[in-house]
Amino acid sequence: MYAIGLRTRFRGIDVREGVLIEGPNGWGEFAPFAEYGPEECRPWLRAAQEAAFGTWPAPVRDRIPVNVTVPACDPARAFEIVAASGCRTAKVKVAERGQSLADDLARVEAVRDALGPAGRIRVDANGGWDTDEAVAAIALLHRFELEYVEQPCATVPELAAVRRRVDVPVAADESIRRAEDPLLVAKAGAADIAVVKVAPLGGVRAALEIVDAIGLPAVVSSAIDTSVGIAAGVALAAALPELPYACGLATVALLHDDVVADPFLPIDGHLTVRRPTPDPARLDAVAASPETAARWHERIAAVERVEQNR
Ligand SMILES: O=C(O)CCC(=O)C1=CC=C[C@@H](O)[C@@H]1C(=O)O
Ligand SMILES: [Mg+2]
Repeated sequence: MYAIGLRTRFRGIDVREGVLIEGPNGWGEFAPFAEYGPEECRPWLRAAQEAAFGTWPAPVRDRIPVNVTVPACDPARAFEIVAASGCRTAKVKVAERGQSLADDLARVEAVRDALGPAGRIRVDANGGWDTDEAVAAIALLHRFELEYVEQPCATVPELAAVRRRVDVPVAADESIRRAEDPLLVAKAGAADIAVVKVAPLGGVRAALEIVDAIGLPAVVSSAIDTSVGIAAGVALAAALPELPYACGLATVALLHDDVVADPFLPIDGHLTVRRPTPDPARLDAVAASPETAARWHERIAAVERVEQNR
């Protein structure tokens, strides 16, 4: 079990916790977000078990282009994060609860300043706008040239409505990873791009099948994992037949520490396809408290009970 502080609050969290599982084939990471119940945690456990006891598909590339991830932070911090990353693509969190469109415009402007005119910018609203707010926000944010907008609204019908009204491509994230039917977004013509994360989709092989069934260009994105979980995202990105966009796998930069001695940090905007193993000294340094470990043992037991009762 680990507990690692974030350098900047992201997704409402300041500390990332999770469980590492060691098996004969390597290490897996089980780190569903705190509010997920046992049913929603099932694919996360399957993904960790696949990493530890299963096999991943063969890679078809050995380097993965990645975007830098910019939290809902102030413009100066956003500029620093992008400039320090060496990435040519940035994903910027927008529509953060309690913030304004002016905050988003200032943050995206700072990211454009840091990237220069040739850089690519995508924004992620995590479903925070209604359709009219999304259309208005996208029109103003597009002043800075958006590559795409991720999950502008919460529902598939809203995504489809926004997609008809803007000329910026729409990417679906939560409408795939938290959906009863991850294919609905494609059937409804609600997105141009599929954002996929290994853990919520149940593993590398399961995610590959979902991408194939959706039939849209895919962007592999992290779940703010340690380098153990990122290795699974890298394996998925390496195995996809096509990889037309930079992937959201540079999020180790958001963490104060990692469980491996050689973390996945981008070099020249890319990650090398590899599989680092946890380092004993790092595991000690980020070990969770006994209370936290007990809570995670109970979370895993609850998922196993749900599995047994199915
Ligand atoms: O895609 C990226 O650049 C990094 C990962 C990322 O943005 C997210 C990870 C996990 C949950 C969310 O907060 C967020 C997302 O919505 O994609
Ligand atoms: Mg997203």
